[in-house]
Amino acid sequence: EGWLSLSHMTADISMFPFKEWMKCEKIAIKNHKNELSDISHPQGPYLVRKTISRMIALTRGVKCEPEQVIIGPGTQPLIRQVLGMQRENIKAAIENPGYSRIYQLLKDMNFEVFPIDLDKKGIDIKKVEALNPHFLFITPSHQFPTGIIMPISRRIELLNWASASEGRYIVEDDYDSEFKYGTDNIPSLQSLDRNQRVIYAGTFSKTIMPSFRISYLVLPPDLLREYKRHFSYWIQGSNTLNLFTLHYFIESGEYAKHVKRMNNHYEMKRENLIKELKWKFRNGIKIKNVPAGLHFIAEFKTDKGYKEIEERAKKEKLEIYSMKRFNLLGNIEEGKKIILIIGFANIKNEDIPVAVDRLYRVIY
Ligand SMILES: Cc1ncc(COP(=O)(O)O)c(CN[C@H](CF)CCC(=O)O)c1O
Repeated sequence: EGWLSLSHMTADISMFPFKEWMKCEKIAIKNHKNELSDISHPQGPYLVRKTISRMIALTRGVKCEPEQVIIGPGTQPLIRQVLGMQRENIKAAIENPGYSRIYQLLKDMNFEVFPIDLDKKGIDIKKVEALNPHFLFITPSHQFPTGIIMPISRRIELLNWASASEGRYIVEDDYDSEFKYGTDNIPSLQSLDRNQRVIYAGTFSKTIMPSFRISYLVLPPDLLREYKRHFSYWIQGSNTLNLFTLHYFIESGEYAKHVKRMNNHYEMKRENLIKELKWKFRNGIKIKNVPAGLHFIAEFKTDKGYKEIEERAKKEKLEIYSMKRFNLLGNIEEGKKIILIIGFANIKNEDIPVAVDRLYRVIY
């Protein structure tokens, strides 16, 4: 039979309220015809930026005005735009294992990019201080891909580091912070920032769907001034009708209802998948059980290497990714165990036993 997927890269849209979305789209067309005939504000329509800034104030403790919000068609193009206006020989540091697509982007932008190891609290602050980068990329709410939730103590250390000298910024990538199961949702790093050092990055890819390409940044005031000077010519990249529809979708309460519903749905699937994995693999598996996000990390005792595992997964028609994808220096050790990133957005609850069976055949 067909492929099954334990990919971490998707959203489960089986429960997305498309009917409600289309109702909001009709309202958007009716109420914003003139805006639709024009190109929007370079940062996205003010009305939508106001709705986003109000929402993240409530849900994430982010303190910002609509003027500080920049909407764009994805995290990468937004990062490219804001960091592209920096003068040359910029040093950037990123978590390792970490988000390889941002690592690649920064290298393509001719930045000096340094992968920095994690300790149990997240990015290693001593290594950050030793490297002294201008931009530091972190995912404190739910480290990507290990899942570490950065404690307040490490957040304060990083903010103190950033405030100790001019020209230092922390990019807080808050990509799947909306999903926490039975654990506290720690407010954003940005909410603790007193020195305009944090660039907050959010996205609707996980809560709505990645195909909509609606993401945003919140810039500190002085970086915003530089941005507005630099990008007055800029034509906004997101689809304005989609943005106005999103505004009504949020304002009507449908968005919050959907995120709540998906938290419950994902928690149920996550529990079932972990139960099935433990039952099948017994002490051959070690699960990093962080109750957050749309994936978790699992270690499997095997002498098989990553290449062989990837080939066997293809043969078993099981889509799954390994830690190799996120090891930015490509020096992952193998021979005793392998580490896989296991996503549960793309698997139907009823297909979980079959997927686990296939994974068992991949590993053993
Ligand atoms: C760490 C991190 N920050 C942001 C996003 C959201 O980016 P955007 O949709 O452009 O807003 C993702 C989403 N992850 C990607 C799709 F799942 C790729 C994963 C992979 O490359 O392994 C992510 O992991």
